[in-house]
Amino acid sequence: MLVRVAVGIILRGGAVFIALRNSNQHQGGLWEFPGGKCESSESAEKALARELKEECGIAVTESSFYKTISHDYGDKQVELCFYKVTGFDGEPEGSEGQTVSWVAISNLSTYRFPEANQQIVSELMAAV
Ligand SMILES: Nc1nc2c([nH]c(=O)n2[C@@H]2O[C@H](COP(=O)(O)OP(=O)(O)OP(=O)(O)O)[C@@H](O)[C@H]2O)c(=O)[nH]1
Ligand SMILES: [Mg+2]
Repeated sequence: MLVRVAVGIILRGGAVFIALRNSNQHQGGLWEFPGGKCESSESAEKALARELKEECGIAVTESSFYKTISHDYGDKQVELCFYKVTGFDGEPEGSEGQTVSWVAISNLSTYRFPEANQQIVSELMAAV
């Protein structure tokens, strides 16, 4: 099963907004950058805006494509389209009851992320 996912790296002043995946979800108990699956024939950009509205309550006003990471978890193959989100209306929150946090990019390595995110975490930290 291959799933296309739009993911937002929500940035503000040296910090990034992350969320804890529910224990009953795929890769549960690990932190994530908010986002979700693209619907069939939906562009990744549209999916990003929709998912960040649903999950965090923000309206994206400025974003740029960062990169795509493909990863095989064995039970699931994902194609993650990462966007840096640098402008948004509203204050990000956990709209679906998920635990969320603004964390300094320099501290990002102290949070456990899914395997597919490791490269992104390293790159963000190296750029600080
Ligand atoms: N949102 C998000 N998903 C990630 C990240 N890294 C990563 O491997 N994934 C994987 O991407 C897949 C889809 O993401 P998702 O579970 O957020 O999808 P969704 O919001 O549509 O959820 P739903 O199935 O509850 O409707 C999951 O298998 C998840 O494990 C990440 O940083 N953010
Ligand atoms: Mg999601």
